[in-house]
Amino acid sequence: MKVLLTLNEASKKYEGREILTDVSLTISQGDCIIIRGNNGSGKSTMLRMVSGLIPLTSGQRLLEHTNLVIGYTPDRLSKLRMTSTEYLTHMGRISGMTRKELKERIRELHDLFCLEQSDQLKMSHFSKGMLQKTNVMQAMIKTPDLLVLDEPFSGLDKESTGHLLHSLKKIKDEGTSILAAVHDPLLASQLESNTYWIHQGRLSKESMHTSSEKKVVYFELEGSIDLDVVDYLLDFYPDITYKRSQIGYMLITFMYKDYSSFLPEFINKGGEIVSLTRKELGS
Ligand SMILES: Nc1ncnc2c1ncn2[C@@H]1O[C@H](COP(=O)(O)OP(=O)(O)OP(=O)(O)O)[C@@H](O)[C@H]1O
Repeated sequence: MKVLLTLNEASKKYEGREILTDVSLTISQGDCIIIRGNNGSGKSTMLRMVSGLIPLTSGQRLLEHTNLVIGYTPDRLSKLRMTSTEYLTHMGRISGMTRKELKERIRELHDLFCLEQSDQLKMSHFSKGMLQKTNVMQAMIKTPDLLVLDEPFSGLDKESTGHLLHSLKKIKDEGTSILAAVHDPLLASQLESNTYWIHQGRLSKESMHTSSEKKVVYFELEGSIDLDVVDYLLDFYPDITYKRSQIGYMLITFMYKDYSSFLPEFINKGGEIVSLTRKELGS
């Protein structure tokens, strides 16, 4: 796959304090890369470096071509007193798009994110989920080659998380590469990504054995069950995630703590298991 961007031994210091040390990362077309790490480990700093928003203290940031489009979604968006259309028009105009181009693109983005394009409702009255969708939409106003997302799911409820996840999967399928700091290991696994960790300023592909973060054990169940039943189960097991498996079954993940109650419930409600796999994350 075509390489889009490379960080080569990139380091970042703030006021003499080294936050990131010799970070090397290659992002290729079609990649979905998740960055994990404890609070304050330097995830946002790394995402901003990749996006070109802050300079490196040393090392290199190499772009595949100079007009590579990188969309950056900060960890939150303010509740502005304008509609999403007005805000996105404003952002698009800043990036040099014509009003005509913008009209079409803004409509497309509202469709993609299943957000109603209201000319009445101002962002100051948006829910967290609506605001976060708008936050990602502004980063996509020009179709990006690389979409950089800082904690896109933080503070969202289950339904909004599901919507956003669905939109991100579509964006990925349409060829945009994704680099995201995502806290929740199960969400990270839903994006079929490569996970990297930042620990003591260094980026590594291996998990963090010495971290304070606990090992996460969960199960992946492939089988058949009615979608309505999955909805019902979600009310009792809010941590479960689900999607279609490659061979057309449901692929449901559930946490270790729910093992003894979830499985009987799944079977009682008419579910049939094709396979069950124990998985571990974050160890
Ligand atoms: N502009 C800045 N000036 C000085 N120090 C900064 C600046 N931005 C970040 N830092 C410091 O760099 C370190 C890493 O911060 P960063 O926000 O990148 O971490 P993070 O992993 O994204 O954290 P969180 O998960 O809490 O969002 C922190 O110690 C922070 O205080």
